[in-house]
Amino acid sequence: MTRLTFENVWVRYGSGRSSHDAVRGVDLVVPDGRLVGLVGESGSGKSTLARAAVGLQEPSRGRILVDDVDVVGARGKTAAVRRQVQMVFQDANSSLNPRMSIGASIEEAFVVRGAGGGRAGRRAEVATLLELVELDPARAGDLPSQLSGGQRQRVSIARALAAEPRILLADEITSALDVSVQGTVLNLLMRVQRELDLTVLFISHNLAVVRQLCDDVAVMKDGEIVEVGPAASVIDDPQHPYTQELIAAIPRVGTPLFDRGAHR
Ligand SMILES: Nc1ncnc2c1ncn2[C@@H]1O[C@H](COP(=O)(O)OP(=O)(O)OP(=O)(O)O)[C@@H](O)[C@H]1O
Repeated sequence: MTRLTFENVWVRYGSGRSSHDAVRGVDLVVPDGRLVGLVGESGSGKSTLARAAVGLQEPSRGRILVDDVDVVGARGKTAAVRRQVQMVFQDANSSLNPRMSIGASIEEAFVVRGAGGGRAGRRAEVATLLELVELDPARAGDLPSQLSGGQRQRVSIARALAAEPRILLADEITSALDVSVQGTVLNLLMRVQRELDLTVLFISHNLAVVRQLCDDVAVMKDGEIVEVGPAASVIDDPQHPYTQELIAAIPRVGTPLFDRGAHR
């Protein structure tokens, strides 16, 4: 098991006058083997924070620790430590090459990891991973376009797992999916998290799902964490006015999403 720690992390986009700090002094610990939810309105900096942890965006200040190793600007051995952190994105299409079979996509992640074992060994590992995400290994030769959205997202999870991560960052992994398959993908994530003892940062707009799945939740506003604590207590009894607003904004069952009369 592995802990992920953000220490006074700042992430800036652009430079000079047009620069913008999307993440501003974030301190957050995702403890060993725990599931921490990250919520906040669109544009609050959630994805940027996660992207910084996998090196897609370098912080302008601060440290990001995998256990005790700072992975900011990682090279060589430290880069191998950073590969223990893998991210699954909202849109599976962006992480899968449309011209590559799903088996080859997963295999590619082994090669990046530097796994040995030869071709036959890697094929066997691909089959094991496909089974782990509840896909028939016989489909390894299929292209992403031959799969449903939910199946493609399972392949993305398998691909991330191929790197043998200790920490998984799940960024809105079900929001592009039909409601009917969201539960299947979430159940899969939970099972994999338990079986592999993963540490998970779960980014979501769905507070009900976060309350159900996560141990803790952090609430982000304008690049800062404004509240953090056990998911059930933060969501049931929010202390920060912004969290209270977020929760009040959840449409209740039976509440119309918009006022039809207003458009007549
Ligand atoms: N590549 C980029 N270049 C410049 N600004 C960016 C870039 N990516 C994001 N931003 C800006 O950084 C801020 C934070 O964006 P980010 O995507 O991290 O928010 P988010 O909370 O994940 O939003 P969402 O919930 O909509 O995914 C926003 O103001 C956004 O416009």
